[in-house]
Amino acid sequence: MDSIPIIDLKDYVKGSDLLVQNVSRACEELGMFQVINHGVPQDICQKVMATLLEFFQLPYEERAQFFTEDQSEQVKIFSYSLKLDDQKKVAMWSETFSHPWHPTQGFTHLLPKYPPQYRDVFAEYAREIGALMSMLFGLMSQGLGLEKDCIEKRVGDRPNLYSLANYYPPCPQPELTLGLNEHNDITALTVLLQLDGVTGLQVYKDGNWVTVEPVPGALVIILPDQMQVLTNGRYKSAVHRAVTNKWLPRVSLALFYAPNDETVIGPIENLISEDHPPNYRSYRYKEFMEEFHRQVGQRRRVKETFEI
Ligand SMILES: O=C(O)CCC(=O)C(=O)O
Ligand SMILES: [Fe+2]
Repeated sequence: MDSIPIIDLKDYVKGSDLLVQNVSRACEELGMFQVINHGVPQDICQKVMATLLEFFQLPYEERAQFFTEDQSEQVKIFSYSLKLDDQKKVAMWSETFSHPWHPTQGFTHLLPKYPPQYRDVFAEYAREIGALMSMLFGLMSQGLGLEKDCIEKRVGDRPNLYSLANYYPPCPQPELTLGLNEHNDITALTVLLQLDGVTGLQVYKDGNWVTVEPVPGALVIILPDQMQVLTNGRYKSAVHRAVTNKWLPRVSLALFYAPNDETVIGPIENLISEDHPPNYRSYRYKEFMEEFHRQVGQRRRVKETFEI
């Protein structure tokens, strides 16, 4: 099977066991699936994509104010790079724009003034994705036989919410580079929107790279490392990457839900038993991030350092 599951959320309000099963199976097998009928209006998704494409195509001088190598900046444009065996650094074929998002709290004053609709469009999208994430945390908890609010509670209060918009310009020789090197997301949940009609995202499945086809109106749900740790390995953190193409620019937008620095993350007690001893030791998220930064420029394997 070289496609990833597409899960219809239309039965969510009715509370469907089949839906819970479909979600938990996708989380256990691959850690990635697409959702349709997710409640986020399609015109908001299209508007946010069009706005990002416009942003990335603004004149250099307008975007230059956001360029920085200081990772602690809240709002920044940067490029990923990878250290090769000879320690030479190569840049990935992409540019990434990062900033906070929040479903209710004011964050938009931090966002770009151009294109002029950026702030409003993004705020609307953020509200919608906030609601969807809560729904997904609920389904994922139920899929493990836990209380509906269990995972969200364990990820903790004052979550760190930030987005990464990735821009991949057309590349004359896509076989020589990557848009984004293979990685696991490090947070607790990722909701990704990809530009319609342009492929690029791939997930590692049974030893192969499988293309995640953009499905009009769908959102891609990616399980990150904290989800694998919290569920003691029941749910998988998906290994994925982005490739480039010769002809069309591509944009993707990932909204991340992460614990705050002080939150303690470790396997949920109800999932531990004599037959299922803990696979990870508990840590503060800050510790996880320190390890993440230590591995900068490499194929990061962060959760592995917390394995028991
Ligand atoms: O461009 C994509 O589809 C993947 C982006 C991604 O994996 C990320 O930003 O973490
Ligand atoms: Fe990712």
